[in-house]
Amino acid sequence: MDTVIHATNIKKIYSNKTVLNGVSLDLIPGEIVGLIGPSGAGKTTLVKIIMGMESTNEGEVAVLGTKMPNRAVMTKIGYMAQSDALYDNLSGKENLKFFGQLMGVTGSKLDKAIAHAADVVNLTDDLGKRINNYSGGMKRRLSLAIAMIQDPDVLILDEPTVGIDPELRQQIWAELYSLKEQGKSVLITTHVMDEAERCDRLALIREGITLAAGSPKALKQEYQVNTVEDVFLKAGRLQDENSSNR
Ligand SMILES: Nc1ncnc2c1ncn2[C@@H]1O[C@H](COP(=O)(O)OP(=O)(O)OP(=O)(O)O)[C@@H](O)[C@H]1O
Repeated sequence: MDTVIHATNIKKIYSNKTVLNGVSLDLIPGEIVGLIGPSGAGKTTLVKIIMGMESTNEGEVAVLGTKMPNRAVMTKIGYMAQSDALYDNLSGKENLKFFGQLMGVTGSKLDKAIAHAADVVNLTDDLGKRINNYSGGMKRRLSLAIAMIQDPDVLILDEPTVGIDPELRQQIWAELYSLKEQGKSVLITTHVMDEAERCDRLALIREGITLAAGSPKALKQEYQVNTVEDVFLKAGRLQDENSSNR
């Protein structure tokens, strides 16, 4: 099957610090893959490299069969950054309209997309408010709606549910599953272990490498633990032991 995201042997060095040291990652259609790892592990850096927003020192990325960076392909990816990039003086609806048009969605298709995306993130009643009146969680929700606005085949979501209450998180996951059923692919970074459990596959990034990868079930079996959180902890401990024995 064709890969939607194909990242091979990615190395990234920031001012003498090796953040990623040969990380590879593939995503196929209809798959939700979670990137997990401690704070500062390089998850956002990897996501930005996949998007073509950050350069690599080594390695290559192809998205939808095209080598990145590529401006045309970028517009086919629904991207939600870790920090919200919204127009504070515009309303929620105006933001959705602006970004939708930027992605080439217009007319009644845009109206429908705005209504659907706002519904998924429960912002329908707040669309007329200006962003400077939105809470942090509302801004995250609007950013997620923007990422979905052009109905992309690939969604890359960097900690999309931070500041979002559990009920709405369920609703968002229901939407992600529905997108998966339609054959779309989702790459998601998260610190929320309950979300990690819901992914088809996980890649645990730590100290610049992919420490463990596989389905939540396979990882739990491999590490003989009951939760993904314990996989994360055990894999980290083993890595520390191995590096102190060297
Ligand atoms: N533009 C930059 N210049 C220099 N160092 C950077 C830059 N961006 C990130 N870093 C460093 O790279 C490392 C990885 O950062 P990154 O944001 O990718 O981690 P993360 O896994 O996404 O963390 P978190 O879970 O906290 O979001 C960190 O040590 C960070 O300080």
